[in-house]
Amino acid sequence: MAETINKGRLAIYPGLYEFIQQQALPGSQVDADAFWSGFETLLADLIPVNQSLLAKRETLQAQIDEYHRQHPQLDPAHYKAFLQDIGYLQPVPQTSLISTTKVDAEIATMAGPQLVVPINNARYALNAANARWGSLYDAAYGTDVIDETDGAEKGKGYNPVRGQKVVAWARTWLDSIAPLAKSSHQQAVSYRLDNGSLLIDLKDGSTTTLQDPAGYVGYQGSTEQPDAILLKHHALHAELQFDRNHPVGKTDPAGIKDILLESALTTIMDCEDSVAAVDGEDKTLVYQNWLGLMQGSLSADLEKGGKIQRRTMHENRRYLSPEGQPFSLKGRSLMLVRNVGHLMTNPAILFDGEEIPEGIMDAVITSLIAKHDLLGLGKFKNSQSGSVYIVKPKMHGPEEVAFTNQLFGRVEALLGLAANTLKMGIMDEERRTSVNLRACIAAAPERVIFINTGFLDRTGDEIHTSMLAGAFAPKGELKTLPWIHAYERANVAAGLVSGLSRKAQIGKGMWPIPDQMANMMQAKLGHPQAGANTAWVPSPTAATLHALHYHQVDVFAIQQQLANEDFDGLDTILQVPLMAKDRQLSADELQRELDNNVQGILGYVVRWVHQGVGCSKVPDINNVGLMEDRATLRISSQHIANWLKHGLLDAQQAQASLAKMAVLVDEQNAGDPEYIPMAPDLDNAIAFQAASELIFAGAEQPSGYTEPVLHKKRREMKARLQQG
Ligand SMILES: CC(=O)SCCNC(=O)CCNC(=O)[C@H](O)C(C)(C)COP(=O)(O)OP(=O)(O)OC[C@H]1O[C@@H](n2cnc3c(N)ncnc32)[C@H](O)[C@@H]1OP(=O)(O)O
Ligand SMILES: O=CC(=O)O
Ligand SMILES: [Mg+2]
Repeated sequence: MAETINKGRLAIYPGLYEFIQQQALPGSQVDADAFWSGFETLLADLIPVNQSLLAKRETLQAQIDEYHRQHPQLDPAHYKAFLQDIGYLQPVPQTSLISTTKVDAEIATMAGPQLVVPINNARYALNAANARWGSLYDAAYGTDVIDETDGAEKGKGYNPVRGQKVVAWARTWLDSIAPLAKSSHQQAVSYRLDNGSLLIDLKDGSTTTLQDPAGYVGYQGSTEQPDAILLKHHALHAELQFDRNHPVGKTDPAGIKDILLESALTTIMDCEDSVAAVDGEDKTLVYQNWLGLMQGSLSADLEKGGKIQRRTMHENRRYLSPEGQPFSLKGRSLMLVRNVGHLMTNPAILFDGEEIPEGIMDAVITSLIAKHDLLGLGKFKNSQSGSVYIVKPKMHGPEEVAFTNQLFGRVEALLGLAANTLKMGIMDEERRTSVNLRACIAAAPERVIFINTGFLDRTGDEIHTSMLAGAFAPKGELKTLPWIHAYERANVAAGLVSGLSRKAQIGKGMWPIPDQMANMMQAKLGHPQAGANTAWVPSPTAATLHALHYHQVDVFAIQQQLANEDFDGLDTILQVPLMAKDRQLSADELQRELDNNVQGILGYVVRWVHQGVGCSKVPDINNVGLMEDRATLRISSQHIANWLKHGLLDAQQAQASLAKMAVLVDEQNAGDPEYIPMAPDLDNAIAFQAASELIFAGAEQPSGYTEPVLHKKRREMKARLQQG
């Protein structure tokens, strides 16, 4: 490590120190000396609390392990009583409602997609910030939402047959959100404005208007021949864009060239599951990008079609109201930042020579940076309400939420922010949080701006917590078993009974198959239908398509219907998804499951460890590209560890699979000039070692997390690369 900058008991990575001194502190109205000495005091007070919470996790896990050793047959009532006895299950608070204030509409009163993006990838992060608006035509044309039958193949150039299918599909959708008083948008030949009303001329020569005139809210250009018409439905906007000279517009009877949809209402700028940031250098990039986003100054140069383009954050969109008054709509997604959880430490800053908890560092530095937005120092305003939205992952139960609440209070005091400026998104992705969710919400009632479920980490923790209870069902089946449905439903019920509706988000998890948009359209409709006012998507295209679901479903009406549902689902959540006792998997099935998991692990880990890429699309055994991140890695590694533990697999088999799949993964990456292969010297390949450790020492990893091994091995790789 380069010579650190010493400040009291702190030793800071020089690049990070320089960034904070020269970019983050100036303008923030925080005195530099006060910042460093206050940071030191905060660490002195909170590091021991953080450590004791982690020790409690270990104690509880050891008690649960011992319980399973003593009780190979699970008696549900006895098991539940045991969890109560050890304090894993805590009492449910009576009538505790959140009282969070100053929450932006995108979170509180609107329903729409939430995009997640690795913050250290500026090109993607900018794309995500701009994904507030997305082209419906592009999203449909470029994905399997529109089938390729009857001459509608995607092909290389523009295929007018496919284009026609997209246009017809989009017109049908328009009929559903903005029906005409008579006939259909399919029959429209022109859209124009007259005396504050939208008129639509039809093919038969007649003129009609919208069934609900309130659906028309603005326009651009002239009233006779508008360039754009703005519609509003379920609080979401859609912009019809007209250009009769455009290749698409000139073939459209009404001259529509595209429909722009309000898509990613919110975006999570992720410092966690999708990011590889292991030291001062990496963390500095993370924080630099966050500052660039908060100041509106981030840019990235990229090459498209042989040309270099500069990507920056989009301006607001300007319109005239039906009465001709100018107004604008936000051009960018409302940004949240996901800090890391309580587990990891990072060498970017040392306290008395020891790495500080990375979650504390993230809270302090991302909040300092967000102060630039609060003070209006940037080109744009992120939060109109004066809040900073921090997503806190992987917390175990109410005490850990209370700790985050305490930490945020201390950060506010350090940075001179009003109490409760820092808001908290609670990720319901660890089992101890799910089974105590209402108590978790009650531990931070003035800060909570979301709870959400996610299949991924939650499944990893499910396996790890009950590692000794028996062999788990095959990975693909875990999401079909009762526990997960109860967990999902209980999350919504807990959110509603805690008063989140119209104050905060009740969210659903990630769609992890980025290229299967038709399947996503089927699956994710279930999210708003279940009462969720947001759900995660992996890309801007997915955001635009998922936005259609919030037009289809009136989430807030559903939340009202579900408001009095008394469902805790606890007994079902506690049903460990083990393989049925009489189930015999064939040797072939076992091998396939193993190979599939190993391929995913290696495909992800090799890019993480060798190249520092924290989120990748990795083909599974059927060649379907899956979004892989730390959480999916946690599932795969814990799953193999569980089957090894219970003798469904042996170490030799796992070794053989690793060796075979490493060669395959190298081949899959052959087209990437930056790729550093693992074969032939596998034992010397650091990524291969990491994957092996994640599997063979998987059962011993804290909560089954992947970060400790990933970070250690990435640092080793960086050192090797530096030595040349
Ligand atoms: C368990 C959890 O924590 S889930 C949350 C963590 N996961 C995530 O954040 C997933 C975010 N998504 C991603 O990182 C990516 O979509 C991946 C890795 C899954 C796939 O990436 P790629 O293979 O590069 O995707 P693909 O080639 O299909 O598309 C690339 C284009 O889409 C854009 N894109 C893809 N994902 C995103 C995103 N999340 N945000 C913004 N833009 C994106 C890229 O900017 C790029 O467009 P550009 O060339 O104009 O810059
Ligand atoms: O962070 C999300 C998850 O599913 O895990
Ligand atoms: Mg997660």
